[in-house]
Amino acid sequence: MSTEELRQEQQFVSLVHERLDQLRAEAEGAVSAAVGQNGTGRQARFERDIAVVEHSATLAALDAADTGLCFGRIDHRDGVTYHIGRIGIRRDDAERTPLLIDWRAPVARPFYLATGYEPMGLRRRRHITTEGRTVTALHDEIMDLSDTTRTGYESHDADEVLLAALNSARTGRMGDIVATIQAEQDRIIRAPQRGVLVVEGGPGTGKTAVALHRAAYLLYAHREQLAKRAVLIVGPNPAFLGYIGEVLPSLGETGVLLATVGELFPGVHATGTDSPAAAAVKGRAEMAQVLAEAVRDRQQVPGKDDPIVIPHDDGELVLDWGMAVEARHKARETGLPHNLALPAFAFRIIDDLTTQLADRIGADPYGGPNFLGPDDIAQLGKAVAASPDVHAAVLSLWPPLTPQEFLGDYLAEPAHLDATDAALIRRTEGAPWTPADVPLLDEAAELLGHDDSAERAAAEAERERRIAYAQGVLDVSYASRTYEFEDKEEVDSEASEVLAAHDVIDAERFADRHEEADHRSAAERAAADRTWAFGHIIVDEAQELSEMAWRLLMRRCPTRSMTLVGDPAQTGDPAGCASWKEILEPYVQDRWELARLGVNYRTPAEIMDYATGQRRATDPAFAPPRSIRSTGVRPWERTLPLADVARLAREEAPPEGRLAVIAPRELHAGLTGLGDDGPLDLSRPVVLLDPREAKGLEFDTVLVVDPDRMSANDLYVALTRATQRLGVITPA
Ligand SMILES: Nc1ncnc2c1ncn2[C@@H]1O[C@H](COP(=O)(O)OP(=O)(O)OP(=O)(O)O)[C@@H](O)[C@H]1O
Repeated sequence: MSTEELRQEQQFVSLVHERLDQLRAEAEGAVSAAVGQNGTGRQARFERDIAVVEHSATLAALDAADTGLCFGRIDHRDGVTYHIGRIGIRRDDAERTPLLIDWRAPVARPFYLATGYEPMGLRRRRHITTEGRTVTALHDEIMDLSDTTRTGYESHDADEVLLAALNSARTGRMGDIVATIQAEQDRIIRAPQRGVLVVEGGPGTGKTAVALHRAAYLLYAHREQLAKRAVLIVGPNPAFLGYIGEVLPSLGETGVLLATVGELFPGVHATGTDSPAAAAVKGRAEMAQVLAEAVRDRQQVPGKDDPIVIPHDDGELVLDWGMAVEARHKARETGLPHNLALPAFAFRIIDDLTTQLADRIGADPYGGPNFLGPDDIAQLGKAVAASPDVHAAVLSLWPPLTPQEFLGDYLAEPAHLDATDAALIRRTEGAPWTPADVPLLDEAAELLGHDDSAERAAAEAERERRIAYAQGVLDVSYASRTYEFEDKEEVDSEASEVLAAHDVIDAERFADRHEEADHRSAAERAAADRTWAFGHIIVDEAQELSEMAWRLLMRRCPTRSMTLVGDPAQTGDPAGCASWKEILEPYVQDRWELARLGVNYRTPAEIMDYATGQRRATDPAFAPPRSIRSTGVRPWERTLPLADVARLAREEAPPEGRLAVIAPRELHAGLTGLGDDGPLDLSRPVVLLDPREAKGLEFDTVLVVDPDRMSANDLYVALTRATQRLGVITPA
């Protein structure tokens, strides 16, 4: 074994870290210097802003890259060598020579794709393992089999580094996989941004990992566009989002909003829960039509024999059935949402009432033409329009509505549904909103429209002034851009560089940030804006979403640039969709691509065999993904009183790592001693979950309690969460 090889790699890794430190010190110095600048003139402020924005973004990326900075190296047959890392870094020489290549740059691709059959010009691929800044191991794969040069670090097992990653103890937080992305995963991560890409695969095939790395890749390859519009990642529940929440920051990417569908209506906290049956009704596509009808129900007319009599200075005004029907027809004809069509309704009524008044006041008792001239009639019209009584009458027929008011009223007495469905979704006044209400609120917001023209006009002038200023700042920033750690130019003209101010920020966003009160990123602004159009949306556990949830998401992504990952065999929610075709056809017809992942990286073969056996009891043709490893440890079954589960969990808990007890929700009260009732904290050594909560997560050891109570899909999810050991407990 060549210690010389190890020494050389250590030398290189130390050099890269030194350069990282140097860049970080420069960025830190630049930020403090800029913040400390206290010039008051426009030019001084200008320069300070440029520096703060630019160097803060750089610093964040550099800080994130510290762990596992350099993890690989590729040697081409022609002698060219590249080191691959979490970010691209250049040397401090006159040519700014590339030192470390960003894993996302095209030149890094052979690191992930090359094989003995297709070496892609490589002689050797090397995995470099580090602890802190120390190189602890090298693993070499010789791609050119005719090459006799050996280093002493050739792996007997090409998957050694991958297996070490998969066998490591879990932490309760998902980690990145940049060092070991597999070829089938790489193709998905780097697939073109346009259109809808569906990624299907069984449990543990890396769908979530791939989706997150794809987000990082897209932000790198299309930074200018995506920094403006932000990327949205939708997950099934907050605990899952917490579980995956550190992956993108660890890759230096923060321009991403992670949310559940229930969090996508700004101002609403959906803390309530629905029964699965109620959520299923609320999630059906027909609810869109039902709500549209319910909005029309709110556009009323007086009874034929029961006109509205409005007191007025010049005598009573009568708003009758015919007048209201005609006005309603005109207002609906505009095709505008309810609130925005209100002026059309009101103008028509005011016109008719004015005519009524003019006919009465100016009538010639001898049958001649009306005494009133156009000016008189205009005066009368103004008085009618200004009358609070007229206003009240108009609004009683066509009330302006907020989505919350409207949906609250609707759910109190659900119409246009059969009695059973209506009873399922009926809501008592003041009850908290549920996640399944959010797509309905969003639908309602579309049907109702929000008349914000006055607010917008007032804000616009000020905003334009700020954007003009910000554009100036960014222009200067662009002109003075730093090439410090790009891997673009000589290496690859296609790849875009790592963060610089003009990339991560646009003039609009900068202008908003510049406001004392608003330092939000695009992702934060997107979170606060219901009508935000994201640059790309990634949906994890996509099979769980209801038809109404899809309507909401499609509205947030008019370009239909989306990655949907999921596994229909794990669908737990009765509101979930059965097939991708069914989900996507209404929005993109058949213009979507399907990619499949077939290797299970999480669940050892012994556990997967057990889960498959259970599954085949109801579905004999079931085909599971192939496990990449086996542990030799078979799952066990035991009958045990519920009261003893906590003790067993403590015994089985791995010294390092995590254990989960997965049991139907109704058993949780009987499973005492498994932790507090507070919010789910996945960093605890032992946690108690129901199968829905366990979706997407993984643990070293899993105890599944009372499998007979679980649906086939829920049981399959529960059984496939373990990376090492599985026990199945039937309550005594
Ligand atoms: N290339 C890889 N290198 C290292 N670890 C990997 C790789 N691919 C996947 N993994 C690991 O395998 C585990 C399962 O991945 P992930 O959670 O993304 O699977 P999934 O398909 O989303 O599963 P499920 O549908 O069950 O939620 C994770 O710990 C992930 O980090």
